[in-house]
Amino acid sequence: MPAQDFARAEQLGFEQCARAMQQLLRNAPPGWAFVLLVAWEPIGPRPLLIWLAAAAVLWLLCQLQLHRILARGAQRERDANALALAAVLDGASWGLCAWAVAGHSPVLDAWLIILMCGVGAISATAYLTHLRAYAWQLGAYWLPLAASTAWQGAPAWQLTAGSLLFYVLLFWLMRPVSARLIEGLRLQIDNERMAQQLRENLERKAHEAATDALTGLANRRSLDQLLDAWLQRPPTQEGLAVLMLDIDHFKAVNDRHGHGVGDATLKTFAERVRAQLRSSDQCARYGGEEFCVLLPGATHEKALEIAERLRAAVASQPLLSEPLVDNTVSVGLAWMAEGDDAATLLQRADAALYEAKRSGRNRVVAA
Ligand SMILES: Nc1nc2c(ncn2[C@@H]2O[C@H](COP(=O)(O)OP(=O)(O)OP(=O)(O)O)[C@@H](O)[C@H]2O)c(=O)[nH]1
Repeated sequence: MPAQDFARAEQLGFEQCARAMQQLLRNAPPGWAFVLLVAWEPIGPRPLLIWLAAAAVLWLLCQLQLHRILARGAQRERDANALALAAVLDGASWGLCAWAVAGHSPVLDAWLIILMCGVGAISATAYLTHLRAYAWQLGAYWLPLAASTAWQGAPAWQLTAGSLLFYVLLFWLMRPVSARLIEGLRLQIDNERMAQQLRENLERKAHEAATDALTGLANRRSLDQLLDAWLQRPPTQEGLAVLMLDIDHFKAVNDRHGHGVGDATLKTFAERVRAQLRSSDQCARYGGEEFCVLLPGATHEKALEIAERLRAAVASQPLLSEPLVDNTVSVGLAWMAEGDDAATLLQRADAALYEAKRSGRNRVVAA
């Protein structure tokens, strides 16, 4: 995992670098204006305008290259060379400035070195999370300066050597900072992954704690909570009907066919009951072969109709065909009355169920 996280952090750093380069490019035109301001008099318009045109073209190509990289999702593996090219275009637009300006006068050279070092330092902020591109930028930036001053002798070569020293030092100092940034991104990814795992674990545990493992229905604990929540709501006109369902002679299924078939029967029973209900109705396994259904908003007639429908759905078709299990179900029905708490309501439904069993099973009895 950590190795993957590291690769992901480098990828994030790569994306950030591409975006930061886009922002950095917005600062170039004021820099160009500064060059025109200090060099117009001593050099004259021609070389400056030629440089400006070239710089603008390179700047535009760099923008297009960055746009292309970001538009297709900036993948470090795939786009590293493309970003290096963008960095070269960025660097060269300033490198050509040095080509045009260096060696005319000591004062202008002093301005130039301030500009070159300043642009190098400002650019560093954008390239911090992907230093490889920065190396390309600095190279493209410095080489035209070196080429233009190589044969001019002092003080021009001092400008070349001084700026090289500055860039090497800057690059060297940036390495640990960049490594710390990538490490920070890696930790952030690591934390996000752990938080996600924790969230998933919590959700799974919460689901397990509320669900009956065999049937997938809500369990008794969850039903009690639902019922409590319902009873604590502010009073409304909406009523609540509770059905208690108990499979008739279920013990015989276990005794005759074993627990495995008993479990399969419980599952089929749960599915059949669930299929008869609306999604707003709640169905829970109350324990053993006893199930409970909450019907919010059901009128007395409607609740009786649903209870009868459930009974008929079980009686009309065997629960299992191989081996044949064709047990029926008894249903006790109770409606919420004023002052009821969860226990009283369930007791009334249970008493009605008992009456259904006592009076012959496979029937619905209302409390
Ligand atoms: N296979 C299986 N059996 C269960 C499970 N939970 C409870 N039982 C069985 O369900 C049976 C319940 O039997 P009883 O309470 O005697 O009732 P019954 O045979 O259904 O008879 P009546 O309810 O009176 O119609 C017992 O044999 C329990 O062992 C379960 O999760 N799986």
